[in-house]
Formats: sequence, structure tokens, C-alpha cells
Amino acid sequence: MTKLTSELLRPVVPAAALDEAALLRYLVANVPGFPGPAPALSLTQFGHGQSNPTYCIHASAPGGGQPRRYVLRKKPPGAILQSAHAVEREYQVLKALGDHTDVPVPKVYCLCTDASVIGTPFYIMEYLEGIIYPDSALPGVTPSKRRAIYLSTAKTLAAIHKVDINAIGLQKYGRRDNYCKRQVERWERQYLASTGEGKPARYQRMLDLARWLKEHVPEEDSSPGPGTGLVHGDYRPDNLVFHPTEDRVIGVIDWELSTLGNQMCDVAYSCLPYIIDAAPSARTSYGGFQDTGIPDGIPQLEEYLSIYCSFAARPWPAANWKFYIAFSLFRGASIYAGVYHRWTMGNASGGERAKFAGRVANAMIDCAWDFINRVNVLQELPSKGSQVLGASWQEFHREEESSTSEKNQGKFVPSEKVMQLRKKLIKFIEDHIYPMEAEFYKHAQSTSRWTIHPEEENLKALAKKEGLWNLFIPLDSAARARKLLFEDHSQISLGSSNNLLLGAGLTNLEYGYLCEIMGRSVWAPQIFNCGAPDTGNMEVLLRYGTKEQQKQWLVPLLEGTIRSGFAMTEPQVASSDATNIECSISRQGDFYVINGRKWWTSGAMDPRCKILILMGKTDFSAPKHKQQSMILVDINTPGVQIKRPLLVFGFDDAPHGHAEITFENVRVPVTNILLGEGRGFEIAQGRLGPGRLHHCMRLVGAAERGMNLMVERALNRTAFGKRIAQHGSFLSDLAKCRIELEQARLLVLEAADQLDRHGNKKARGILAMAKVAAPNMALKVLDMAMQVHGAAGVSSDTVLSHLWATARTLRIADGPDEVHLGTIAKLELRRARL
Ligand SMILES: Cc1cc2nc3c(=O)[nH]c(=O)nc-3n(C[C@H](O)[C@H](O)[C@H](O)COP(=O)(O)OP(=O)(O)OC[C@H]3O[C@@H](n4cnc5c(N)ncnc54)[C@H](O)[C@@H]3O)c2cc1C
Repeated sequence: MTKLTSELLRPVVPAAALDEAALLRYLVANVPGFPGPAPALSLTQFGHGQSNPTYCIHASAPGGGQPRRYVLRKKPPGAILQSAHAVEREYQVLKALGDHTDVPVPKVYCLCTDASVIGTPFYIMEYLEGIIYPDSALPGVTPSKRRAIYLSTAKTLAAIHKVDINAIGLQKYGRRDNYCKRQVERWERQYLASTGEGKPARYQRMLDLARWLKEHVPEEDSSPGPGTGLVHGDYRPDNLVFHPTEDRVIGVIDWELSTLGNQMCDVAYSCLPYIIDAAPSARTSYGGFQDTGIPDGIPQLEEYLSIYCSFAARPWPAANWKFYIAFSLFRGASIYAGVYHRWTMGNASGGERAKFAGRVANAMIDCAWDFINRVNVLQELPSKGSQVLGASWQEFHREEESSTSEKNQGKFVPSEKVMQLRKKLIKFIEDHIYPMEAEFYKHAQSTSRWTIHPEEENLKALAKKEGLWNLFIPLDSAARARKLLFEDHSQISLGSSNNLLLGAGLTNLEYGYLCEIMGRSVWAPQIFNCGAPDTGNMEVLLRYGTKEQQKQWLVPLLEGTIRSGFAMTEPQVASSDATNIECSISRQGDFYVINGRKWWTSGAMDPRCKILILMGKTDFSAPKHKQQSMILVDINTPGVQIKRPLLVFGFDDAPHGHAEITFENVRVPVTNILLGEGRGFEIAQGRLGPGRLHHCMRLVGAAERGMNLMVERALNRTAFGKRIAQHGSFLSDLAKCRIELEQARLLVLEAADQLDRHGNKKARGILAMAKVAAPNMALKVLDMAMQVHGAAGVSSDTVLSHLWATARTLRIADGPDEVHLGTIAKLELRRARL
């Protein structure tokens, strides 16, 4: 169940009606930009939440036009507990955060402390249209989205906790020391005030719990040191507004309980869904995820915590976890007891649900005692393991990366420019691509599979805007195209808002550090316009295309408005030996006529595919390596027929696909020949060198993703009384995977470096080594990752099986292993003879 902010609005109940005329006068005078001079005003009320009544103001200017919306938040009417419902403090913290930090909060406009206007103080803030998830189990949300929502929740909490309170003027917002001690006393007092004679019944176990907490306050609570600072105080899903389409928090709301203090209380409170389902309802059972099972996609508690710890740079909280959870339950119980008390007096703002709040309060108290009596509440990790968890696996590697680059020495140390691009890429993939993977898969399995998911084009536009576009283009190829296309000052417009169509001026080695990142998701490369076979085809056009060919086909490929295919392989001949190719290209006047059958033309099923580079024979009687030519074929030329999509272990890789295609008397202009008749092999060498290496780079990235998923799984899954990560066999397999991965990565980087320094021909030995090593390594790592995932690993519920299937094809595609091994062996023997 998800709710748009607007869906939470209800008509204002008579008891909550405000003096609209007085309010309007105040708004016109005090809210900058409020529609004036005499706007029409209407009010609705937010139906969720149990604390300060919150209204939506709809204001339209007299002449009509789009009404503007604002949010008004006020103290509840009637007698209220001292220090509760302090809207003035909410306003103060929202203003400080909004003005000085990146913490997502609604903008505040004004604070009215004059109770004569509408009966109580209130403030006005921005209306955020977004999604609120009232149920922590996120029913009706896809698993990948659930995961993204939880990760964003953890990261946003970390962002709040990292705020420098001195820098934003909140140093006097509360005391940082002895927070828990003071809180236990405060909430005990509130509980006593909400229960007892003439009020709802008091539960003795709550008073016992208060005593236990006072006796177990952690040592760290007594000083204002690390781990203290801004505390939200009620950090849970329904106080977060998410972006309508992206899974990120756009507004943290309800700061009523915020103060300075011990931030681990916020963390534990945000973890309560794992312990208890505290939503007030008529239920009698309140088990959290750890009792009822974690909904698919929601990370394990340890992972959620590790993300928080890594982003907030906080140590693993196992030592005092029992206290913090028990405290959160205690505080929750006191809050609910207050809500229930207000309901019995008829002034709870949360409507009918408040009548169940008393029941939930008692369930929280019982749950706290059950938790206290448990032997193990959070995995005590050995110091090294907890370091990894505390920094999260990805962060751990990121830290390693940045410390390496800081030293700025050694052969494979990326430059600052590359590191910046790499960071940007990682962020882009984590923020925009991982969260869409499940959706892309769903689309690729639906009846619309051969169409493009609209979000793919949106993400391409975003990637281009961020300068993450065509990064694969090597310096020398870019230089040639730039010269050809622009030197004569012709009016060729690249038609793009940025000038990055010819890449970022990177060497193959530099691109290696980036291409690897793209390999982590099968959907990523094309979003950065760096997917095969387009990159190889663009490379051919960049290096060998005439000016006219570049204008017609290269420019739209660079723009990403069309896609392309490479048609070499034929079903009837062993195509690993390209001299076998039989497709004929015969000249007839101003045309070439093509006849033949191709298969495995990747990308040709894509509706955006407009151009094929076809390899065939122009002269069957020429010397063996001079018979072949490459020619451009518009896919819509009469005689080109797509016969069927081929499947790779059942994956058809829609919407790009791998096509079987027939060519029957296909006539293309002679100007479509590339470089000249008989020069196909020459081009193939130029195309396949970098292209092959890109596959290897991506395979390193795919393996790294496999490692990542494998480690996360092993840390979170228990078998035979231990985490999988604690079983000896796993540890040695994991270590071996890491060794193989690093070996392959170094080989790939070395090949890229040699390609840059010596060119294709001289680097062919090391290129062949990388081409054999990378897929075999990736297969081993991904296989191990699948093994650790058990049945889930071979299903389509994780990305592993698809990554594995793709890696397996690369022991064949772009030349089978045996051919590359032959190249390596020949060079070895030749060296021995010298
Ligand atoms: C997913 C995928 C995508 C592809 N995309 C494209 C594409 O876009 N365009 C395109 O043109 N092609 C593409 N291909 C085809 C691919 O390039 C060929 O499959 C590959 O070149 C091998 O050719 P073949 O299938 O005819 O195998 P064959 O040449 O028949 O070889 C079969 C086997 O024979 C053995 N063998 C071959 N040579 C030797 C040797 N010298 N020594 C010892 N053993 C040997 C190897 O075990 C080899 O696997 C793709 C293939 C796949 C699986």
C-alpha cells in the first residue's frame, strides 16, 4: 500500500475547523509569494499521523490559475502535555536544515506564535507531492523498490546524523549528553501523566521497564561525544516523503520530537519494524519482520544497519543494541499511551485508529521484555568483519579506492578526473539503474518486450546531461572524427546540449576503470551509450567511416537516437574462422547486391536499430584475407528480413535481442562500403581489439557485483546455526574468488594499457589473454555467488543468473577461447624461436 501525499488528505472534521478568514489574512501578510490580493482558500486535513494536526491549504488567485498548496501544522487544541507538540521547535529545525544542509526537508515559510489567529501557534511549510509508505512492510511494492526505499531511508538518517549542528546554528537545540537517561525519565513521566486513576489503566511492566532502562543506560550516553548530535526522534517510514518516481526521500517530516542527543536511539527506532508491527489496529498479534519473515527485497536488519553505519561513519552498534531497542519500544509505548489518552478525551488527531493505541502500547512493553530476555539480539561480528560491515562492502572498496588514488603513484592508479567520473557512475548506477532493474526485467518478459521501456530513454537523457556519455571513445578515434566532421567548418550540428558526444578524451586504460562499473548491471552500458555492439560499430565509423557515412550514421549513433548491429556470423559455417564467411557482396553498377544468411546479430531486434555493419565477400577468388569486406546496410532496405530472435539459455535479451536475418538481393549504394573492397579483415582487427576488451572490463564489473551479492548474502543467511560467512568452506571459496578477480582485473588493465601504448597488433597477445581470463573468472565468481544464494541464485529473482548467462556467451562470442589460446600459444612459440 502506497499513498500519494494528496491521497492522505481528508475533509476537515468540524471539531478541527479553523478560522479561515483570520488564517487567510495572516497568510497573505506573512507567506512570501502567497497568491494575492484576495485568494480563494480551502482546507483539507492530513488523515494520518497522531500528533500535531496538519492541514493542506489550497489557495488560488482570484483570476483562477493553478491553485497553490501549502501545509499548516499546529498544536492540538485542548489541554496538552507540557513540552509536547512544540511546533516552534519543528519550525526552527526545518529552517536550519532547509537553509544550510542537503537533508531533504520541506521549505518553511513562516511561524505564527500568536495563538489568537487560529487558536494555537502554527507554521506554514511547502507542500511536497510524493509518496508516503504508511506500512513498513511495503505491501504492493516490488522487491527491488522495497530495497531501494530501505537503503534510501538508512542513507537519509545518516545524512541527518552527520549534520554539523554548530554550523547551522542548532548548538542550543538541546543537550547532547545523558540523552537516554533524560529521555527515560521524560517518557516515564509522560506515561504516568497519560495513565492511572481516571485515565487508561497503567501497566506495571512499563514501570519495571523504566527501571531496567535506567540501570542499563550505556556508558557512551553520558558524554556529548561522537554519536551525539541532531536526533529526529520519530524516524519511521510514514514520516518520509519519497519522490513520486524515484526511490529517494524528498522530505523528512514530523520533527516534533527532534532534539540533540544520542543518535543511536533514532537508528534503533527506525529498526522497530524488524521487531514489532506497531501500527494501531484491531489485531492481537504484533510480530515484526523477525517473527513474520522479511518481505522480499527489504534488506536484513544487519544490512540496513551496515548501510547506515557506513554512511554515518559510525561503529557497529552490537554492544548496546538490547538497550536501544528496549528504549525505543519503551518510548513508543509511552507515545501510544499518550495518543490513547488523548483519544479517550476526544482530541487525538489520528482519528479512529487511535482507539487501538493503548493496546499497541502494552504490546510494545511486552515486546521490550521479550527482547531484553533474548540471548542474542544482534550479530557480534569479529573486529575485522565488523569493520567490513560497518563500512559496508561497497563502501569498504570505495574507501580502498580513494585512499589508493590519494597516493597517486603506481602503474594502475587512475587520475583524479577518472576517479571523479567513476564516483559519478557508481552513484548513477546505484541511484537510478539498480532500482529499475526489476522493472526492466519485467518489461523484457512482457508482451511489450520488443519495445523500449520509457525510463531507459529518460535515464539516457540524464546520463548525457551528467556527462556520462560515450566515455568509450578513445582519444585518437575522437580526434579523427572531430577533424573530419568539423575542420572545414561545415554546418554539422551534433544537436546536443553538451559537447561530450565524442567522449571525455579518455585512453582505453582510463575507460577500463569506468567500463567495469557499467558491467555491474546488464542494463547499464546502453544507458551510457556504451553498449555492444554499438560501441564497436561507432568505433568502426570513427576510424574508417567517410565524412558522409559519419554524418548519416555516426552522428545519430553518438547521439543515442538510433542503434546498430554487426552481422558477421553465419549458421552454416564455422564463423570463429571469418575466412569461412559465405555471404556475397557483389557490385552491380552503383550498387552492391548482398545475398546471405546471418545469425546472432545482436541488437538487430531493437526497434531503434537502423543500421547494420555486414561482413561478406566481395571477391571469392582473392587471397584468403582479401576476400572480405564490410558494408553499411540500412536495416529497412528491401530484402533484409529478420527471421527470429535467438535465445541464450532461455534469455532472449529483449528488447535488443540476437537476430537471425536473411539478405536477399539487398541493394545498397556503393558509397556504403567501408574503407574499400577486400579490407574487411583490416577493419575487424581495429574493431575487435577495443570491443573485446570492453567485454572483459564489463565482466570484471559483473564479477564484482557477484562478489558483492555473495558477501551480503553470506553475512545475512544462517545455516546450521552459523552465518554462511562463518563456515570455513565459504571463506576459502570467497578468498579464491577475490584472488581470481584481482588477477583478471590486472590483466585487463594491462591489456588496455598496452593497447594504448602499442596498438592493436602488438597488444594482441595480452588482449587474447584478457579475453580468455575474464569470462572464465566471471563464470567462477558468479557460479559461487549463485551457490551461496541457493535456489534463489539460479532463479530470475536475482541478477546473478543473467550475468552468468551473459558471461558464458563470452567464452564463444568475439572468438571462442580456443582461438585466443591459439594466438597466445603461437606468440609464445615465436618468442622461443627468436
Ligand atoms: C550472445 C551472443 C552474441 C553474439 N553476437 C554476435 C554479433 O553481434 N554479431 C556476430 O556476427 N556474431 C555474434 N555472435 C556469434 C559469435 O561471434 C560466434 O558464435 C563465434 O564467433 C563462434 O562462431 P560459431 O558459433 O560459428 O562457432 P564455430 O566457429 O563453429 O566454433 C565452435 C567451436 O569450435 C571450437 N573451435 C573453433 N576454432 C577452434 C580452434 N582454432 N581450435 C580449437 N577449437 C576451435 C571451439 O570450441 C568453438 O566454440 C554472438 C554469439 C553469441 C552467443
